[in-house]
Amino acid sequence: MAASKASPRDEVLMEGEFDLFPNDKPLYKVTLSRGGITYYPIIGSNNIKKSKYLHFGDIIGCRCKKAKDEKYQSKAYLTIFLYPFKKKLFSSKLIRSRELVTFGVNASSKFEENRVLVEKWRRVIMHLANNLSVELTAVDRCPVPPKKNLLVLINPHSGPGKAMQIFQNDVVPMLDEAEIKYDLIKTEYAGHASKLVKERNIYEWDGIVIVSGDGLIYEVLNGLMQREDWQKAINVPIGCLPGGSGNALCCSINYSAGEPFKSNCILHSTFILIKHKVVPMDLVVVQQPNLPPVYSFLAVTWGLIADIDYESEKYRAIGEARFTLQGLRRIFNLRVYKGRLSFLPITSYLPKSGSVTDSSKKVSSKQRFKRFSLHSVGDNFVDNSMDDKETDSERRPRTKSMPANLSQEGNDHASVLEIEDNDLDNIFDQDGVSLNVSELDISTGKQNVDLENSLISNGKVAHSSVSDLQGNLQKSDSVKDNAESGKYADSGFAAAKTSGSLDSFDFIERLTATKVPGKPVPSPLLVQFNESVPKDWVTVEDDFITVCAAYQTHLNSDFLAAPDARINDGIIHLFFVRSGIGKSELLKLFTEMDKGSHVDSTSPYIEVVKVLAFRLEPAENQGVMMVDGEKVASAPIQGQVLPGLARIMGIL
Ligand SMILES: Nc1ncnc2c1ncn2[C@@H]1O[C@H](COP(=O)(O)OP(=O)(O)OP(=O)(O)O)[C@@H](O)[C@H]1O
Repeated sequence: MAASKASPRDEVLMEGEFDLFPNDKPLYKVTLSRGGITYYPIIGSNNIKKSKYLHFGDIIGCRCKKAKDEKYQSKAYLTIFLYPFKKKLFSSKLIRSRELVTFGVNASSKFEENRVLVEKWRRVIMHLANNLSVELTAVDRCPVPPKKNLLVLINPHSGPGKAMQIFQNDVVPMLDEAEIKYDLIKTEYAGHASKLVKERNIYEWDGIVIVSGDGLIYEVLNGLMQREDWQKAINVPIGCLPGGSGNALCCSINYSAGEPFKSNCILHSTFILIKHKVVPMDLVVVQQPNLPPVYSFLAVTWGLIADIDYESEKYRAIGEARFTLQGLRRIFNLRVYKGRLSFLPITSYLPKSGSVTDSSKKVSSKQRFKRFSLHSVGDNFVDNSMDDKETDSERRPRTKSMPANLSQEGNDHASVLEIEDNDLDNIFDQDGVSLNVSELDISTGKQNVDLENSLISNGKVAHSSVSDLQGNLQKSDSVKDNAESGKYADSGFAAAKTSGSLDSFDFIERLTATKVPGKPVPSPLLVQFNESVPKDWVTVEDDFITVCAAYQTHLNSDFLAAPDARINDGIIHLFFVRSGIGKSELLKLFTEMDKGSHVDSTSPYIEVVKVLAFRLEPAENQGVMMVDGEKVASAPIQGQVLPGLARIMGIL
């Protein structure tokens, strides 16, 4: 075994001579390094040139198998499930697609010995595919990585009403391949998910996956923030799979991971979920007079953008086309809204047109940066310099800071055999996904016989008691240890604080200092509505077409609202359009929203500003106002960013 090479990534950890199912011959030389698996036929000339490579960044799981055919009873098989990028048919776009590679191992005449060898390969592959380190000296005793257990919440009525179908048909097979366990709950009414995460012991799970639109994500995040122990609860990672009509957070997460979101978004989002890292995500605390604060992850919108979102609700069944349809209608029937917009910019603000009450000049940009650095999240801040020059509006180009674990799409990845392995039986189910199943009334915690309302583990339903359920939810020791020793112990502020220059910003100090259980999140940048905004804010008083304060890149798959945004940049990307803009210019802007070109617009009516906090006061409370796609009162509204407070399952 194992001649070591220069780079630790290339160091050969394991090697063997296997055949490639379904053929017995030729034999292949197979080597495993930390980056991936290389194999080439042993016979023939130039055979190394025929070598193929399976990148661990593309591999989601593997299984040990046994042949059904008597003839091959001594042989053990290793099936690898991977999702490499490939060119889409008739297009230059790269999308992931499923492949299987199965090696046949016949090193011994005894099946048991071949099985032990295959099992060893499997454990090392699972480790490296999960981005865990493996030392050369530890290969022989590499354990099976701990299995993740997720809570999956599905809104069966979201978007075109196919969330359940999507999950069962497209997501479950991938989760099974990756040996990820889950408990599934279908929401029964609006507010159900919020109640659930407020009342249940959510720490049983490694994360909460939401199969729905942004509405259910909003419910879950706000439910977590309403818990007595919100500081801990908000650290539970949230994953999202697109079931709604807008799926803005899903698009933003995929975009930031460099994964497509228009072509087969479900597959790419599930891939992210399986390969995820836990990434801090900014929230914005949003206040309105006489109402409790809400926690927003996407955007506050007013005017045209909010109108389109709200008025197109009735067309949810047609998916995202609803936004285009309603958008065109509204542009030809334009409304103007008078209001006052105030904000705390991160750099000095110079208006393109109109007037401002510009007290911001009193605080230099240098001072402001000292108070709240753009690079506040340190390691989490993604470098803009691109390694991947491909310009595909669907995928943010890969950056230097993206993990080595992800494959470089577009490299000459092996065109591996595309075989279905119906001739093989899975073996070693004891290591596979547990098929424990139960029913439970999620509101009372009692056993329930109504399957519609049941909690289902890995898709199978059986009759069992609550204590069985608790047994089923038992995790591996390492996972339990994590939970008990503070896997969710502290909120995102601490993570943001230690990872960058936020230390210098007293706002963060005050936030962390006042995180007392049961106390609301402090919002030191905001003042009471009956007080004027602080002196270092800018105020614009005008007639507006729209105002949009976004903190994610996308507000739907065709609306790249804040192209510069990062999931945890600690910035609110404010964009507003003043009245006076021509319909043709507005139409151009609207049709190019998928490219995010509004941020480069030279139009004097279009403004883009990066801010930490804002206040919007609509005159006579006119116009629809939306928070994360949920309609709120048309009344004064203000918000400030809470950097990296929440956690998502993403890849940065
Ligand atoms: N079983 C249910 N019946 C009725 N409403 C529900 C149910 N479950 C959740 N809801 C509510 O439905 C609303 C819309 O859900 P969601 O946003 O997930 O889907 P959508 O509106 O179709 O998607 P998008 O936000 O992407 O347009 C949410 O506010 C949620 O509270």
